[in-house]
Amino acid sequence: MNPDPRLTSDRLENTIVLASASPRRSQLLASAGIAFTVVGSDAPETIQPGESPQQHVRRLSLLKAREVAHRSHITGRWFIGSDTVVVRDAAILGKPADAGEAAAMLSSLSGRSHNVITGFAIIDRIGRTETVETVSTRVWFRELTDLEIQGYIATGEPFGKAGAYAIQGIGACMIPAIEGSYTNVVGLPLCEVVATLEKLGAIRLFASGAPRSDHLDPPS
Ligand SMILES: Cc1cn([C@H]2C[C@H](O)[C@@H](COP(=O)(O)OP(=O)(O)OP(=O)(O)O)O2)c(=O)[nH]c1=O
Repeated sequence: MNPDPRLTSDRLENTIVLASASPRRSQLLASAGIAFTVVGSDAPETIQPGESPQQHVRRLSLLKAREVAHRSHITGRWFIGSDTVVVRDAAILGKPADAGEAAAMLSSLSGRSHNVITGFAIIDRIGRTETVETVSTRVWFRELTDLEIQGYIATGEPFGKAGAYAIQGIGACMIPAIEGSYTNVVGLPLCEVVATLEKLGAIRLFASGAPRSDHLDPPS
């Protein structure tokens, strides 16, 4: 028996809730043409001792999705939580607390490669199932001078971003190459998230049939 009668209505059958305050995640999901609502999660983002980066992002993704899904006044069927970290050697870099921490992170990434790992969890409140996955992307930084690091921090872009940079912004000027998913670095591995949503039956991608041509220029 379903414990929540609201979840049995047709209107709620396939509603998706993105449990995230990250504007990047909203933009990425919206860019796939998926309809969803956004509810920011209050889950605490602490690193537990001995936790691997994969375990960390899996745990936090699930925590964020569960925290929002378990709020009694929030309706919806599918809840997506996600977490992104930068991993340099074995160290997990989250969002910098201040300019000093941002400078330390950026100089430790300078002239070498690191991995960006994003976890995502999808909870089905009707099926009572939880799916969790992680995706890793390798990112190369060119050598940065102290002056460049200070200048980049002064733009304000490093704050609120794992590893103190944004590949989708000015940060792109520091990144000659990546290997793997670009959207994963920005905060949500779109290809994998969409494939999982489709596998779960939450969406049908390209369901509208033949490609539309009404946006093409008329013949001259
Ligand atoms: C590496 C990198 C990270 N980021 C962002 C994505 C995430 O928003 C952020 C990592 O922090 P997260 O804790 O994963 O996410 P968040 O606190 O912004 O949002 P929420 O927990 O509510 O979902 O870093 C970029 O925007 N660009 C980048 O190139």
